[in-house]
Amino acid sequence: MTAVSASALRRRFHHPSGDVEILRGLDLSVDAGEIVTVAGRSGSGKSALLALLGGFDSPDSGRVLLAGEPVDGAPPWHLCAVLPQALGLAGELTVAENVALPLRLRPGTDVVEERVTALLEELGIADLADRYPAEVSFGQRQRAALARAVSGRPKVLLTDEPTAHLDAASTPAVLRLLRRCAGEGAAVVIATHDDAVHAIADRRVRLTGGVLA
Ligand SMILES: Nc1ncnc2c1ncn2[C@@H]1O[C@H](COP(=O)(O)OP(=O)(O)OP(=O)(O)O)[C@@H](O)[C@H]1O
Repeated sequence: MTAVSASALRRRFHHPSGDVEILRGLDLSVDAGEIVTVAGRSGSGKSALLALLGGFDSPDSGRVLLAGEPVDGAPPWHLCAVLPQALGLAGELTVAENVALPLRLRPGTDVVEERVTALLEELGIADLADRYPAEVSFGQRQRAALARAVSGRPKVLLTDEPTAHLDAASTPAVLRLLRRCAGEGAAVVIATHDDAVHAIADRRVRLTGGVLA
């Protein structure tokens, strides 16, 4: 079943030196349970693509469907979770509270503590549960943000450089978790420069010249 369907996406950014069209009729289809990694030079538009898929930005033309629902410029939080490069953890919440947030926002979830604890343990940051984001390292924050992204079991998971700040010892747990999310049925799109991440993909694509190859 197709979970992510992007067709003919075009996105142009205005700069004082002249407009630049970053995406030029890009198509992407990702099945439920599939991991697709997106490679491409720095500045090729990987983050811009994820922003369009997640509804944080709107294309100039083309359209995005997530689980068959059109994404019209507003993030469809009931379907999709995002791990952006900036991480976006809430600074006034502890690590555990951040990870619990998607579950608390979904009425009827009754195993919040267990799910949060299990994710933090899996990612090796259980001892940081009660700290605030500003009190942990960037790599630890990145794992906390990943735990928050997956805690609500999204149908679509969009992650931007999920291993960028991790050491070699921390990376395997992140890769296992991403793989398990796909095993549980999520469509996972990962923008990355990391060969270890490309190695877990079902399919690798490259963003070049505004389209995927
Ligand atoms: N909101 C914006 N306004 C203007 N230009 C933008 C905006 N967002 C992105 N760009 C430009 O679009 C291009 C693509 O940026 P993007 O962040 O998507 O690249 P990337 O492939 O993710 O790069 P990296 O691998 O370095 O993270 C860049 O030239 C960037 O300057």
